[in-house]
Amino acid sequence: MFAIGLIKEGKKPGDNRVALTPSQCKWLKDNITGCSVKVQSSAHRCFSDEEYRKAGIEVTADVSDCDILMGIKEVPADMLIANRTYLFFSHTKKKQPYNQQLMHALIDKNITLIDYECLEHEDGQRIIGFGFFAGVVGAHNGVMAYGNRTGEFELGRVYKHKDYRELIHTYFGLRLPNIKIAVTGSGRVAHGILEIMNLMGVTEVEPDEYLERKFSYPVYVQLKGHDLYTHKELKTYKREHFHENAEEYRSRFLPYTRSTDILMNGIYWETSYPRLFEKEDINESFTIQTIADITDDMDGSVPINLGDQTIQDPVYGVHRKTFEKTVPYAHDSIDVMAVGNLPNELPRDASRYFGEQLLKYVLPDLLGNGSDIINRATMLQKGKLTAAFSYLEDYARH
Ligand SMILES: NC(=O)c1ccc[n+]([C@@H]2O[C@H](COP(=O)([O-])OP(=O)(O)OC[C@H]3O[C@@H](n4cnc5c(N)ncnc54)[C@H](O)[C@@H]3O)[C@@H](O)[C@H]2O)c1
Repeated sequence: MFAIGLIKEGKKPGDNRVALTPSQCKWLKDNITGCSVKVQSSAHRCFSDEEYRKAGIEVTADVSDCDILMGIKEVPADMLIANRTYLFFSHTKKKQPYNQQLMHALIDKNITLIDYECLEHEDGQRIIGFGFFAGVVGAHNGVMAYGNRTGEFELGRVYKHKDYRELIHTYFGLRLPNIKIAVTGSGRVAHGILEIMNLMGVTEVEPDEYLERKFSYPVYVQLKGHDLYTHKELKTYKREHFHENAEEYRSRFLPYTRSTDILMNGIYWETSYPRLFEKEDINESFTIQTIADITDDMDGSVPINLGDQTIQDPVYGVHRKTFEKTVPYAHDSIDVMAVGNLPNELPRDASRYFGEQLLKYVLPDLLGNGSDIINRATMLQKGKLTAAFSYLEDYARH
């Protein structure tokens, strides 16, 4: 007999996502023998207490009698219950200094910690990622910002809609001008961007056409690794080689800066990778007016990413000559949309996706005989670092 408890988020500002939706809780209860589910009452979750109650799930202030406790963000040390198994994003695997005390508390309280970020398939592919909805929200916000700048059309805010389904209804009748949109990347974020491009009726074209032609309708091009990078000497691109030796490559993006209106950036980037363009490339021929930097590394692949904005206020301007931050939509600026928690604008869909992955790949084994996926993501077993995480010993010691 196992009792699962969904905890109330304790970190401030609170995350409105949740690990399991009401119907997923019901599914667990009905389909896994001996499993019960309780939800700690919360006024800030994207699914209300009432929705859980309606699904037949107990909502209570106290979940301390549950064996397995699931949250989203870091659990404040004083809220941790000793001798339990916890699942949440601990943000400790890179020895993040701001969470060292949390690591100490987890150890002191004999906790078993399974970190969502470490749940991976055998080949290292992460099981739980919010990239798709980051792409969806980021693409919407990018087009919205372009509309605000030019006054040619108007799009509302994503978070004001109940969910994704309601959002896409607002695209019926939307007529975009003949803009050119460059989408970079090939992972989950890029897939979310492409979904919005297609729903907004933007036509996909090939890179050569995109660069050479004028169109009488809105178009986008998807630029993947080989379109974006080339070896400085060999003039080739090999994915594995690039990942290991990125400093030997240069960017091929420059021509696109001269025929793009909106850049939707969805690549994975590291400091050894070339940037898409450099600040010096921003001259009279640089046509990009709006950048939705969903990748969102400050001073990263987009050199004019000056840091994060918030969901409430997602866009700022960057002056084309001084590179200083300005108000959005100013005459001499390029607009940058940079927000680090984009999926929180669609928390119900992001949560449903999260729970689906947990139900498919994690929870049945966690409640049964365990699995390699779970073992690899277990950072602490009853307050002790597991072998795979022994590199955290100095960080964990106090
Ligand atoms: N702003 C936000 O709210 C938000 C939310 C989610 C993700 N992101 C960011 O967006 C970026 C893309 O995320 P994603 O979910 O699409 O990633 P993903 O793991 O789904 O895709 C990564 C893609 O990058 C490529 N890649 C290049 N170098 C790589 C390397 N060294 N290791 C692994 N893959 C490499 C892969 O081939 C793959 O196509 C990430 O930087 C992520 O942090 C931002």
